[in-house]
Amino acid sequence: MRNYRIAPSILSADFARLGEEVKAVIAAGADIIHFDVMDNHYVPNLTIGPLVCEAIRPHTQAPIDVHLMIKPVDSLVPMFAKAGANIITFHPEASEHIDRTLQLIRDQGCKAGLVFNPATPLSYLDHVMDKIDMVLIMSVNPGFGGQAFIPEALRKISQVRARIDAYQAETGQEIWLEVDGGIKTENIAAAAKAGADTFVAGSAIYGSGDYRTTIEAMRAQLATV
Ligand SMILES: O=C(CO)[C@@H](O)[C@H](O)COP(=O)(O)O
Repeated sequence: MRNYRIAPSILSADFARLGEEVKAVIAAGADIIHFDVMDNHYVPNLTIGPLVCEAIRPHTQAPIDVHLMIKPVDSLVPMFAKAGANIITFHPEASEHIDRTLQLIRDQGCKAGLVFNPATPLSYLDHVMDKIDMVLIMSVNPGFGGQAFIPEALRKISQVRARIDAYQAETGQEIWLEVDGGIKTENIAAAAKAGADTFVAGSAIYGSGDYRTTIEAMRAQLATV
């Protein structure tokens, strides 16, 4: 069995109690805090920035996984690194120089990753695998929580899994494969079977009455893969 990681998206948390909400999901068994940054330019919604990342940092030791849905990208990378981000991912079509942005993230001491919308081609991976620690496959179009999972994402996850495994066999480099959008207890096993190892879930966890029960149910499904 792979080492699976569950990453609740705080987009669906109670923003008036964010510190407690972060602590609560980690205490309930989650591994990573997923932090969605939207700019009302690259995506049609507006969320949170480095100040909020800095504010939640003292509330958890867990990695903070910052998903930048912003354009341009580079100017905010050092600010998020300074605010305590551990992983920073961005959309390749939002950066003028993808290789430079990936290097910038690593130079700031964070893990770096590329995010693929449902219709973004995987060819963006072609010449930058050596600078990638995570690939994030969106199983919804970015901008909002609570959308329905797009099943075609499973095929894309399988294709990325094959690329990662081949690259890892050749170089030994570890690359995580994350899926984000519409992940629930009912479909998490399908995403894992396709090859994902890291699962973002916003509404399914924060919208449930009992975080621990939901995370345990997700892990029970992952154990069947
Ligand atoms: O990045 C995004 C949306 O753009 C996601 O992280 C959502 O926040 C996931 O929410 P659910 O689909 O799990 O409710």
